[in-house]
Amino acid sequence: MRGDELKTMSNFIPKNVRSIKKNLSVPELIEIAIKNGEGVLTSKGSLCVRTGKFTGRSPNDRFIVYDDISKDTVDWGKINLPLPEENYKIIKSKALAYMQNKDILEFSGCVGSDPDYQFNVRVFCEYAFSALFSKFLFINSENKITKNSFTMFVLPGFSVDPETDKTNSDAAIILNLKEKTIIISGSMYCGEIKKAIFTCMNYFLPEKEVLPMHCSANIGKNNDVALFFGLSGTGKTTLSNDPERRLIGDDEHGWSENGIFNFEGGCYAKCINLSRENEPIIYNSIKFGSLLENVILTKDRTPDYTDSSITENTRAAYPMKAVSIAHDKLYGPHPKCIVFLTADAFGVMPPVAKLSPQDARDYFLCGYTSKLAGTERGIIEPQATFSYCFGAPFMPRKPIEYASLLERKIKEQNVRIYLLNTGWIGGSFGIGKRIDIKTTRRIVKHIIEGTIENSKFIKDKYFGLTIPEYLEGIPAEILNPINSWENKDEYAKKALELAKKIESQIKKHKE
Ligand SMILES: Nc1ncnc2c1ncn2[C@@H]1O[C@H](COP(=O)(O)OP(=O)(O)O)[C@@H](O)[C@H]1O
Ligand SMILES: C=C(OP(=O)(O)O)C(=O)O
Ligand SMILES: [Mn+2]
Repeated sequence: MRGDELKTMSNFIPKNVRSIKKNLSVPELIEIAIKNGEGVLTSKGSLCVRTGKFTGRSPNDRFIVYDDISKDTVDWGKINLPLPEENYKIIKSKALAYMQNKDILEFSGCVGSDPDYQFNVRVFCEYAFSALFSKFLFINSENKITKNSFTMFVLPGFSVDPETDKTNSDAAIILNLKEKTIIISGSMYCGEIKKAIFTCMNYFLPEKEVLPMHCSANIGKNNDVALFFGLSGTGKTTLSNDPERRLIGDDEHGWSENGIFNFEGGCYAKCINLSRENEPIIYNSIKFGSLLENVILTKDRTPDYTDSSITENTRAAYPMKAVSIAHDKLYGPHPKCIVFLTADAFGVMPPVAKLSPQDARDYFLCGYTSKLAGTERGIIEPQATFSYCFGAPFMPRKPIEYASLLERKIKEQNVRIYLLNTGWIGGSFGIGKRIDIKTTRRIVKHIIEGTIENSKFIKDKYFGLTIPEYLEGIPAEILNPINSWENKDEYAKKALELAKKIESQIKKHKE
């Protein structure tokens, strides 16, 4: 391994570029972005850009280089697509040639707030707004470059050739785990930048017995940490921004023997229908210097968060220091409770259920939820999916490796686990409605404060889930979902169908 580690790009210096500017300030990056026509300034002083063809991730264009190490350690298939090493080499040399005579913006910092499990990150960007995003989402630090360093090239204007490069289109997100290099071609969507690094962390950390998690984290006055796992759009960012608690991070964390730690230094919030009333903390975090993607502006350049004419997946990126409830550290102790978020588009799952460590492992592997509109190409309405670890697109290893680590840690730390449905109630998507945020927040409060444990629990008939019979402030008819459906037979049919699918997913992972 030693020899291979030395083969990383940690000492890489781009050649023949016109200029390279490293770690510019926020105003400098915004000035360059505006000068080059990348975006416009909003009335609040954010930079607002449009990302063109790609306004969400493109999972069919995401590859991992197939080499002597990844060969046996990556879980190859429809999610982790292999790219032969020889094709990677050609693409990389074309990418470096593409950078020639360009003004390149470099961000250099790190990922992982626990110094024991930290990686340096260097991002070489064609566009200033990609460097601004990197500055917000990664951790700004003056660490010297070590061999534990990821090198990323964000070149949206560079096209690969599916004919000769063995890619699926002219865009590609390529991870080379051995060389610790990432190439992003063809897509301007900033989500690819953070999720590419996340995927690398998810590959390397389990080797060190650290569980990487697609979850948000917050901490209460008594130093009690809560984690919210969930696929994109299920509520990690929304629910972790709780005025009664401090935010540790909204999307990616590690769980080591020391406790939990954020990988990132900022947040990436969905903006669609964002309002001061419902989500004041997120709303107020979008201030001078933040980056807006695909948000429509009014004539006086005020963001119109209700407008989804470019995409449902409008986004804001900002640093943790912009968040009024940010914790003073990007890490915390072992969690006291864990919430698995699922957005059930069938409207048949109970809003909340309590899970035993065994159930938790099973639901983690099954990962039932919906893909919500916009975060991936081609998704225009909620679509049921089984996304293991509540983040299958970002997990390069076999799901069982993550699930075993999780099970061990929740047993060791005696963590309380719950399943929380932030999706539809009273009927499927199109008939019922999405459970409102206020109700969800009330349930979350019962979970965090432990008052849910005072309730009498019953077993639901369809999923075998342990659900509370009564929770103060929550309409009793929604706790057992059949009661909120007008057509009980229809409920029973849909619930049984889903329960069977869940069961067979769980069985599949046990084989
Ligand atoms: N009951 C609910 N709980 C959480 N989010 C909800 C709920 N109802 C609607 N939403 C909306 O769903 C989206 C959740 O997105 P977000 O928190 O960014 O997800 P994630 O961080 O998991 O990708 C937000 O736009 C939020 O306003
Ligand atoms: C940024 C993304 O995820 P999340 O919504 O979980 O932040 C994404 O999936 O592109
Ligand atoms: Mn989020």
